[in-house]
Amino acid sequence: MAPEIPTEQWAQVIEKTGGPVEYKKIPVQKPGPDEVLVNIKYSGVCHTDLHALQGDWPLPIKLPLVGGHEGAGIVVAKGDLATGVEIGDHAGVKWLNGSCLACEFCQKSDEPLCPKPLLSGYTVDGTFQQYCIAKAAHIAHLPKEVPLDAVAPVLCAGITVYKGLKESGAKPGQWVAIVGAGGGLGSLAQQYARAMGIRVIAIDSGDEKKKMCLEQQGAEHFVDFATSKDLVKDVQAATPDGLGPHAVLLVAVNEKPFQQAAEYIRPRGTVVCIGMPAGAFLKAPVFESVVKMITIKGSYVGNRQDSAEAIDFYARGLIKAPFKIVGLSELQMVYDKMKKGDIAGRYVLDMSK
Ligand SMILES: NC(=O)c1ccc[n+]([C@@H]2O[C@H](COP(=O)([O-])OP(=O)(O)OC[C@H]3O[C@@H](n4cnc5c(N)ncnc54)[C@H](O)[C@@H]3O)[C@@H](O)[C@H]2O)c1
Ligand SMILES: [Zn+2]
Ligand SMILES: [Zn+2]
Repeated sequence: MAPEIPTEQWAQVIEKTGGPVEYKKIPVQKPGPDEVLVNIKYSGVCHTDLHALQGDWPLPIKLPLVGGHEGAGIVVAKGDLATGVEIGDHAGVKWLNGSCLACEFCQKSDEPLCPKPLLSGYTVDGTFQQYCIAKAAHIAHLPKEVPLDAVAPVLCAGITVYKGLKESGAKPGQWVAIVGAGGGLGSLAQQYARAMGIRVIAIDSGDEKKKMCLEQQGAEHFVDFATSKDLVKDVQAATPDGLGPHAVLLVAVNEKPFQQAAEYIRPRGTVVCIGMPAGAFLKAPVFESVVKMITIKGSYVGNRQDSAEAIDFYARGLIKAPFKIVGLSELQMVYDKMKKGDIAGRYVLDMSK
């Protein structure tokens, strides 16, 4: 029997950039021919959602906008051309809501680079509503035994850091510095690194995040960026030969660490930029970059195969990251804490409250 779909639902809506978000009832949309309608049960809150609310990226948002792109739920309707998915399936709605599937990048499985992407919670309405539309080709397929609350942060943060670690080229036994380790992406990055056999130096600030990184997430060293007197030296000293980590994953929301990474990276090492602080620039000394033969690159979410792999790591019980559940109605409170850098791990919204 097909599930009953209401005509109205609760959502958090951005009417103008800068916010605040408005918790209100809006109509439930119908999926197009190649789309599905997912009854979102839980959605993670990513720092990207805060960038959208603040309008601080050089990419305009849809207005009014329903944010959110870490939504986990159940497929309740689908269009006639939506293949490979059935009503009742558990599914995730990711940042990449859809892509053209025909351009050079889509054909080479680099679909995040598609010039005509649909971005959940940015250029199309996202997961901070009870019923969300996504292209059938791009939804994440979730095994039914995976809990929908805990897997929600994997749908952006997990996929992104897993892809970033692959892009870093770090091998089992080598070291990665995770910069912004106490946040949503950073906490998952430590778990993926550990599952991949890569050793972790966590960089962030405060006792709560330090304890979480060292005692729960698997970091072997923690460097506090706010209290360290010489961060470059401290990071290098954390590796046994003092030559620094083989890779750096930058998931911080400030510009400064993007300028520092080239100084402590090991020769031949790779710096992977993932965080996107507003208006920030990369800067690296040319002399050291040359004589250390370092690589600096960007990494942007993941393709459908990366997504499936990241979810599979989670489904096999290899990934545990801290999250706190609050109601959808409390989203503004989450943003206020996020702005202050006060969140260790992730907040996940329960769509029923
Ligand atoms: N490239 C991608 O595909 C992609 C995907 C998702 C998110 N992002 C971006 O990644 C960033 C992080 O997202 P999040 O949800 O994890 O944010 P978050 O707010 O949960 O975590 C950010 C962390 O950075 C830390 N930090 C701030 N300044 C620092 C410094 N100088 N050194 C070290 N750590 C510092 C904060 O204390 C915080 O713990 C955002 O800019 C987001 O938009 C990028
Ligand atoms: Zn995200
Ligand atoms: Zn494309």
